[in-house]
Amino acid sequence: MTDVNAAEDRWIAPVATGPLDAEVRVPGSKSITNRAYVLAALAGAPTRIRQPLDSRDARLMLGALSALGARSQATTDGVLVHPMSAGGSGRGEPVTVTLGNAGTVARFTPALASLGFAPVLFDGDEAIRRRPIGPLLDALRSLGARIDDDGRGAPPFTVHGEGGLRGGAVNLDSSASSQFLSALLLAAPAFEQGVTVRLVGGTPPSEPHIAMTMDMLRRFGAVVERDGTEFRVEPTKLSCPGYVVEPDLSTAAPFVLAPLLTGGTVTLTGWPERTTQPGDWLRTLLPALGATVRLDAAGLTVTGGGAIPGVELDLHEVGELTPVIAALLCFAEGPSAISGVAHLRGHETDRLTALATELSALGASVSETDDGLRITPAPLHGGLFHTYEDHRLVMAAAVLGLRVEGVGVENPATVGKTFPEFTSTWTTMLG
Ligand SMILES: O=C(O)C1=C[C@@H](OP(=O)(O)O)[C@@H](O)[C@H](O)C1
Ligand SMILES: C=C(OP(=O)(O)O)C(=O)O
Repeated sequence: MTDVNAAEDRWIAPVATGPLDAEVRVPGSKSITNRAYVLAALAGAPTRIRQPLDSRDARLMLGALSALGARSQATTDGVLVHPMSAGGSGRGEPVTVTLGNAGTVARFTPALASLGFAPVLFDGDEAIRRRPIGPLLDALRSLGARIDDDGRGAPPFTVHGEGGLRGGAVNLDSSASSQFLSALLLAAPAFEQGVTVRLVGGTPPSEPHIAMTMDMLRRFGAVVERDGTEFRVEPTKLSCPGYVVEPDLSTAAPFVLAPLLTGGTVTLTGWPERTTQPGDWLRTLLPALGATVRLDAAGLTVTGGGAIPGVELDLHEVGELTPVIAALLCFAEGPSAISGVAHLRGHETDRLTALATELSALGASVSETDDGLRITPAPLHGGLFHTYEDHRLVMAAAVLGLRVEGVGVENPATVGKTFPEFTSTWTTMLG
């Protein structure tokens, strides 16, 4: 049997010893922070981003933008982003953009490279070399970009900046990731003709992230319209002197799910009254799972402790919540099914295979379907939970550990993609 204490890069997820009574604050939204940085890089004047996320993905985005000519500097409450200098990424010197395993950096920055004059190589972790980007690169080519890749439809690839992009009308299959569509829309104000995107193929996942893109473009002064599956962004000089980033509601998910397993109450402070973040859907899910939920000036207060029913959930629009919800449903009264998330096979890791493997290894009966998971609860036991360099698998393991002694989490530091202080905040919540 594996000794879960054996290695230093292990964290034993703490078991809850009684009902919770905690107030928790989580850091800024990854999705909002990285969109704000991109839009600020395209603006006509410096933009002050307040309360942004500081994590691996956010630093990778600032590094990418700096390589492309947009400098940034720390301020007392965030980051001041200077626009890409005229001419963008230098004047011909080759540049490398380091992607790590950040989908937002890989998908949102290539269009910006086409605005400069340098050849820009995009590459990152082994895992990002397996994540899809082909339809976005094809769309950028048809809008005028020159891009070399090896034909696999994944990094590495090189964008040859030619000082701008024509833009115009393009068909896009964004069914593998909503980020392809967001990428075109975010950069389009800087295209000579703006962009008209017509979606083809299956429905993109993560609809709230598309709404977030449109909302933030408007906050930066862009003209954006949507008619069903057609999107139009006009060429415009962006401007937004200051932008305040909301707390990350997907990062908040394991914390607000916790009282369902422990009883007691958790208040997530700073939960916005209105938001485009997918995590806000938890306010609908939690009552269906037996919790009481209150949103007021103090934040989102969740009280739990009753039985959790087995449920059927289509998570197509909120796929990034799947790992923690799957972990929670291992404690339901009956079987559950999650559907609509085939695209999770192209996330940080193949999340469907990873969750089925790791949850089953600790005693649950979890099997993969084409587009989701079937979860049949069974008595769980401790053991090593592999995390596949996926931050949300660390969070899923923490949820399991609330009720299971000896869940050893491999490589907990990988949670630093979105929340470097996750394990200490989790332990503090447990008191
Ligand atoms: O636009 C964004 O900020 C994101 C969109 C979603 O990607 P997919 O549509 O690829 O799932 C989400 O899962 C990811 O965490 C962040
Ligand atoms: C899919 C995710 O990340 P990325 O931004 O790398 O796509 C995620 O955070 O769940």
